Amino acid sequence: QIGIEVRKEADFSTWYQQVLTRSEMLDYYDVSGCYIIRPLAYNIWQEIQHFFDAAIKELGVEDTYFPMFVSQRVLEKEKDHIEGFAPEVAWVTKAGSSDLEEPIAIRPTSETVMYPYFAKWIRSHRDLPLKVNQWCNVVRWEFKNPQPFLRTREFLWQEGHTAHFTKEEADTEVKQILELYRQVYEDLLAVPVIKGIKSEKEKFAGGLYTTTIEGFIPTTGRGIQAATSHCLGQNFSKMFDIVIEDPNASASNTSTNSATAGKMHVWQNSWGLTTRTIGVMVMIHGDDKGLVIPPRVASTQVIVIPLGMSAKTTEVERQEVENKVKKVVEELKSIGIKAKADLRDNYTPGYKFNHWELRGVPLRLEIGPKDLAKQQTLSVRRDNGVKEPLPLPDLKTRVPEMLNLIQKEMFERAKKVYDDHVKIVIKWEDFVPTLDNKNFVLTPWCEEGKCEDEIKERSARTNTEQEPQDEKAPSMGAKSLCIPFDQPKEPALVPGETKCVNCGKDAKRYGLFGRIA
Ligand SMILES: O=C1CCCN[C@@H]1CCCn1cnc2cc(F)c(Cl)cc2c1=O
Ligand SMILES: [Mg+2]
Repeated sequence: QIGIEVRKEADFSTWYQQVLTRSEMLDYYDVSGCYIIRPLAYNIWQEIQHFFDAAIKELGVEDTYFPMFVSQRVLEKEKDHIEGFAPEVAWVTKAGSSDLEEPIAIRPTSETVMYPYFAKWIRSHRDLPLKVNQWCNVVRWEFKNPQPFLRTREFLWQEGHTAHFTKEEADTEVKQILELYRQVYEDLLAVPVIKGIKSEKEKFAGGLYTTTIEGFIPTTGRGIQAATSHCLGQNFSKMFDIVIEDPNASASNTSTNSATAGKMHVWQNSWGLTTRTIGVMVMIHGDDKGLVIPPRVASTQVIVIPLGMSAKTTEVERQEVENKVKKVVEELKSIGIKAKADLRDNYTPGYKFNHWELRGVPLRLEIGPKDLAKQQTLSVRRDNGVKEPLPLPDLKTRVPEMLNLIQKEMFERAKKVYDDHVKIVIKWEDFVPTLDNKNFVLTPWCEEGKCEDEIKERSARTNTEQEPQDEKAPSMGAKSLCIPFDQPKEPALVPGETKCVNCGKDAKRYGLFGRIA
């Protein structure tokens, strides 16, 4: 195993591939677009599951499991639902050498799998709210070039599907889940995100509205959709006839159609978070030495390494150091810290430093004969390289403090970078140059679809002053990422006065625009 051979800023895609494979997070697989998630990365997914599962259980969500196969008849029940997605559906057409009667799709998402059964199970408002979640894999045979964790043909996710008696209850849950997604990114992965609502064009077409958290990759200045929480309205309950007796309907219900007299369609949500989380964390925190894993999701939080031995070191001294290393590890484990010792006698300390830095271990403790004499250990932070001697008797307090500080400062640094790259733009002439400088644009916007298309088209050209126009590969246009819930106070957007940056119509709100990964 060797270190990373390219600089992150110089060759991002090679850097990303080498960091993932050489840290042993992932390996490539012989089916294009599929990857092997190895223990170091899978542990991060498990930490996310652990956190998110406890939180949704608090909200009364129950885990369930539906089959991964969807019959063609069921999947294509609603032509408009899948028409845009059809090319990416994977089908099973044979078993052994015999053709299947009817092709069976592998789930790309589970609305059409679940909702016929919601219709069967939900009869009365007493059956509401129904709140189920499943942790599973889904398959989408995308043709855009795959990227480990970020765009893969199979990925792991959780998909939540809920049914409610009122829209208000559904709206509340959409926000609760989005807040949990923010916590997964910001509190567990130390990755800052912006919460907002998707434009009409960018939302999940099958739903009523889509709320989202948007990430920012500083190295490329690109945006990345981090997770989504949709209110489906009554679209799917009308599609799948998920109705209840409306307890508020009076006998004098004027509805002529007895079949639906006093019946009402339930209000639904669906929400998803995927293994893309892991890729975003690597991209934000990784450096030229490899991974940097936030302590809250690190399978090894502290690595303790003996050093300072030489030919002159007596066997007694060597044993003393080794025993102290083991004792420190036991002491840290006794307070719940995931500590390990690297006592391999066939590697030098320097080799070991590189080995664990590549794997992103947040904190290293070095212990040698001199440290023993001074009853101390030298701590080295992976995120900023700061070295600080710690008195051995104080480890039980100082190490947890350091891990919390690392977690906090990793987030704060990333948040500052993100905030520094969101630029308020009022005049169109500043729009493309701001994008070309690897920023997001936050700008007064009319929120109309036609305008959104124009902005994408107009911002697809790089501004020639900066770089010679390369006709072959003009940079892609800006997409509307979201309309942030937190709207800028300054410069105030005055309804009826402030104009849309692109089309000059009255701006409604500030929109966040960016090129996407
Ligand atoms: O994003 C989420 C969160 C978790 C549950 N689902 C929603 C909506 C998913 C949209 N979507 C996304 N991709 C799809 C791909 C497909 F091939 C087909 Cl048939 C449908 C879809 C599709 O509906
Ligand atoms: Mg897609």
